[in-house]
Amino acid sequence: MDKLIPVTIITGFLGAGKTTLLNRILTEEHGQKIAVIENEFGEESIDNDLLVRNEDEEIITMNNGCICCTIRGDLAENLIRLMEKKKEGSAQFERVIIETTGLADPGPVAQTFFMDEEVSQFYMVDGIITVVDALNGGRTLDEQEPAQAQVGFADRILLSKVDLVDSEIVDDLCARLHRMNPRAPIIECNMGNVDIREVLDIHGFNLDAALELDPDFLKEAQEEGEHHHHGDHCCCGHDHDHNHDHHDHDGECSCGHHHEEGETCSCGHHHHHPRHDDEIAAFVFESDKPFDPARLDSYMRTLTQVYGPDMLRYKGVLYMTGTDRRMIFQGVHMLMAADLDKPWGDQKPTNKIVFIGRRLPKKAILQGLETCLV
Ligand SMILES: Nc1nc2c(ncn2[C@@H]2O[C@H](COP(=O)(O)OP(=O)(O)OP(=O)(O)O)[C@@H](O)[C@H]2O)c(=O)[nH]1
Repeated sequence: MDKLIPVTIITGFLGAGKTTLLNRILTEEHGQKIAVIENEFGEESIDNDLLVRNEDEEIITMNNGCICCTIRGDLAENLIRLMEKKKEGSAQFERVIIETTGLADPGPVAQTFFMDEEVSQFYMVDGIITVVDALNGGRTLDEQEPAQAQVGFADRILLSKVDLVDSEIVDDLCARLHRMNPRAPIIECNMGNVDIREVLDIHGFNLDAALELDPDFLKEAQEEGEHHHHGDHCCCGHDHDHNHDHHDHDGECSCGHHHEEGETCSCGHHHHHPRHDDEIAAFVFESDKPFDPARLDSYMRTLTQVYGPDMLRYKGVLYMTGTDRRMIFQGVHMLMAADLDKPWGDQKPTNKIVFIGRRLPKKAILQGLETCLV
């Protein structure tokens, strides 16, 4: 593993600030040689011209299609060619950064590193970094599906253009991003200005990386389960179907109140953060009972076969029968990996799995997982 070349995938919607971040990384004094793969959508390689060039750097531009669909094979080819050049001594680099086009869903890019045998012999994904623009991010998330997927896949979310907006907008956007992807820390990053350690060597795909989930998120997720399940009826008279549009910010609720964000309504519910109809959302499974390994394995296989395309990232610390060690597992779409970790020791064994996906049937999945418990 130590010999594999780490690869950082930078994603984010059009104009979010990816190239600005990349330039920042390339000019920073980190003493590392970096090869860059740029994916442009269209004929002109504009970003390539915008990148600060350093003689040591290999910059490959792929502009004959979108990296996520039409040219995944080309990505693998480029990666292998780079590796051959490194072996011959005509290219020197210790890591690779891929900047995807703003329109790409980064899932297939990440998958290339797991599915292409040759590529996976040389490279490993270190992390997916998603740049979200604080000025336009909210609207982009409302309107653009790939932008949502980019958030769902992220190991880190970098918030750019915070200098251009009020702090309330930033807070609301952060709350929304956190709801969509509670795994990824959100870091402010004006003009690409971020500590390099937040971007490189983050080990986002390491199985032994901790599953740190903010306790507030877990609490909120539980409360939400108690209140507004899909299809639930709220006492204010609204049917809370999955689109969460019950109290649209600035919307008129049938209980007769105009609900500003953060208000407590006379129907008794506190309408905290604006509820967006996000395609991508996260939920958590928790239980103190152990899993039966065979049942869980078979359930997860079926689940990923059916919902794999919509399962962006999932990761869990598992309590299994037959071992006193923690089992760590994670996956991207259909690809899963699991490994035994350290013993539970003094810690009370418990299961915690976070799923981030596109309109996943939360209730059914949680129930399905329950059936895999001993
Ligand atoms: N004020 C401000 N402007 C920023 C910030 N980050 C980026 N910009 C500007 O936003 C514009 C777009 O930035 P880019 O880095 O080119 O964005 P990109 O994501 O690479 O864009 P595409 O390649 O089109 O997808 C540029 O004019 C940047 O100077 C920031 O934090 N604050």
